[in-house]
Amino acid sequence: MPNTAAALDLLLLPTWLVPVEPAGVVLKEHGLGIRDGRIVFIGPRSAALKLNATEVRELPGMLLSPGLINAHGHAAMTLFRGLADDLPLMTWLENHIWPAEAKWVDEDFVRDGTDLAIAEQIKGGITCFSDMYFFPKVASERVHNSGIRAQIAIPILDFPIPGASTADEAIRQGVELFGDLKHHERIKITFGPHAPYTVGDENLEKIRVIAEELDASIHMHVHETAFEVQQSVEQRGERPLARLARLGLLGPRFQAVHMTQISDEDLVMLVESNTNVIHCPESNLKLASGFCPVERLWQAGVNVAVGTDGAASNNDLDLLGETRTAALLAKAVAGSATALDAHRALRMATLNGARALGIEAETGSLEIGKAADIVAFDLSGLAQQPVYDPVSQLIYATGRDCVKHLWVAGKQLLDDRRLTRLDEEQLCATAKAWGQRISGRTES
Ligand SMILES: CSC[C@H]1O[C@@H](n2cnc3c(O)ncnc32)[C@H](O)[C@@H]1O
Ligand SMILES: [Zn+2]
Repeated sequence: MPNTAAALDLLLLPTWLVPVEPAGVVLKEHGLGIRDGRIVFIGPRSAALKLNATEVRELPGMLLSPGLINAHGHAAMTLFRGLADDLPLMTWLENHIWPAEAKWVDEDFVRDGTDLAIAEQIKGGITCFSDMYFFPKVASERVHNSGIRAQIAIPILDFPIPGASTADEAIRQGVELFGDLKHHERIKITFGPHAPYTVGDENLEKIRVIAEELDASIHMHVHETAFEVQQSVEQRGERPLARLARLGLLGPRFQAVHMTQISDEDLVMLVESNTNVIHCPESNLKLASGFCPVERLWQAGVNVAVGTDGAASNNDLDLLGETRTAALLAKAVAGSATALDAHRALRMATLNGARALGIEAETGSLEIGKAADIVAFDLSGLAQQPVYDPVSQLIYATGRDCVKHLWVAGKQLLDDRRLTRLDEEQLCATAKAWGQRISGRTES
């Protein structure tokens, strides 16, 4: 049990405190105390003011919530933002993105693109993101340096990719990185077979065996489009999810990204295996991929988290905006205005994300003993007035520009909208230079 008698490093005194767990609770006139990177006190303001604290921050007009968790993305793809728009998935991938990746993606690209993604995400209230991209070791170094929390999925395909000429090589690198980082307090390594149409049974079985041995998660695009499902039925005689179930991949350590196509049998498989679903509504809308039936999944007991996908298919890493889109879309898809209410939407963007990534004991809610991964949203602006329900205001009426402060493991990474560890001007200049090279406006 944390010792509340010892001095706090930091005491936060917001207008509203939304712990997410217990569900639906909004605390007013409360304080939150942090020591050694962990939440050690949540209680009435009167009791909080009696505690000894090295630093006290009054946060008038602000709502304190767990940091947002972006459960799916391809961080370095920020450098391809807007490169190929308004196309369906396979045309976008095969004719535009994969050729651009073959030409441009190297360790420098991943370093600069990941830094840009981390900065954008911190400014948007994200304390933890899931990344699935090439050169995962480079991405993990950027996460380490920046102070943010992340799951890094090792990219595995049946064909050569930047950084690994075979799936075996990618898996070997993944096992090594897993070993190197298994005690890292903010980074979790998982295995990321790209999709059922790019990874055959043989490699999927290898991944299952290794993930089981290491107790590692598996992160994969699944049922992104109706075409993917139809092609699998035609070519293999089974739906992709049924194939993954037959191969023994589904389970609480499995993260199925997209799932826009769900038959009654698929739903039973997801529920019985306790598989996590990661919903990326804006990428699905932009690529016209389909609609994930979030309310149906939620009512059946499936854990649903939310992700932005990469900036080349979204085109931003705005998880607050994504959550609003998810809440609105869930109502349209379910044909019910009560689907995915604001409180459940916030839970999906925080605690459900942590659960999907297997880190719910560490983060995802404001609870005593958890890491201090916290965001302060400023609800004092005119567009938020009047405030009847601050969570409704946050989800339906607030943009990411209202993110004021952010802490990960008690370290402040955003202070009054200024990045404390990253140089915003430098990041913009570097990204612009990449844009000029890629669009051919300067010599490469
Ligand atoms: C091995 S992971 C990186 C790989 O995935 C590609 N990608 C990005 N977004 C999507 C998506 O929505 N569906 C399928 N594949 C996607 C990315 O460009 C990389 O090649
Ligand atoms: Zn993706």
